[in-house]
Amino acid sequence: MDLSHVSQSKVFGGWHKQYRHDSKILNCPMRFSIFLPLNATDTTPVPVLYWLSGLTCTDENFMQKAGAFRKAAELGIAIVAPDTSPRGDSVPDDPQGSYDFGLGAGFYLNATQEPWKKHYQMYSYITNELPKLIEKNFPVTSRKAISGHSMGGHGALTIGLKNQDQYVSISAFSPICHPSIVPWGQKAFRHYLGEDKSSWSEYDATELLKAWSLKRPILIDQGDADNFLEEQLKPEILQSVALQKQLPVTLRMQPGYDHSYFFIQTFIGEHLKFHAHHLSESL
Ligand SMILES: N[C@@H](CCC(=O)N[C@@H](CS)C(=O)NCC(=O)O)C(=O)O
Repeated sequence: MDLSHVSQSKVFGGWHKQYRHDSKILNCPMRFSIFLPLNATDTTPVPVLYWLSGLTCTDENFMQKAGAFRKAAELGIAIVAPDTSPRGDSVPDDPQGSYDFGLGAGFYLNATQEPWKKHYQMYSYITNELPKLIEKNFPVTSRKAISGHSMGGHGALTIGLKNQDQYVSISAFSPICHPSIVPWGQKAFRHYLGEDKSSWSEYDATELLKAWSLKRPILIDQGDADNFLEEQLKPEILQSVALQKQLPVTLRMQPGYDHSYFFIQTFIGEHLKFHAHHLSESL
């Protein structure tokens, strides 16, 4: 058996479940959460939204705080929430123990530098190992969408942009839009990818948008009272590239909202509807 069951609770007619598995890509045991709506059965499999959380989070933050299940149950879509980094005693962490690098801060990339590269391979985990595991073990189709928050918004944008055949729609809350030029991104990229900045663009949504075409729609919500907006997030730079290239990117500045799950809770229903629409179109 690939999976060991951790917990389950019935919610809005469906199920919230947690599992552990040994990740070959990350070289450590990992936990993830999945929401399965009532209508997900072997004869009627459902599409999946992958949710990537932000700094300091595990698979639990979104599932417990976003209030997403009523709408996901109504729309008939599954949600998978992975952890935000490899875990365990053998996994190296920031020697300073800071929250923005190391454990809980995998940045959804494949590290190329020592001592990080043995475990910090979150890009391959999210795009390859995890969906294979989910599709093998649960009543879901291979149709996928991707969303996330902050560091996870950066993950959703970069992973979605680079895998447009795999994800039919992309959305983000308060994403780190241009990590190469902000403190969170620079710290992570310097350690995980090294000093050569040419390797950073591959994991920078703004640089990817400059270089690539976009056939999938992107929806971004950003609160204008977010403490991290000016220093770390830079959505206006990503938006100006999108406007210049006339790409299907919608950025909505939401007055008064901060960086928290209260903001996510307010607009998650609209993101789920957006993804459900595109997931059903690809049928
Ligand atoms: N701990 C950091 C901020 C970390 C933070 O805001 N994390 C966001 C993602 S970037 C989050 O989702 N936190 C967990 C939560 O709200 O449940 C600080 O206090 O400056």
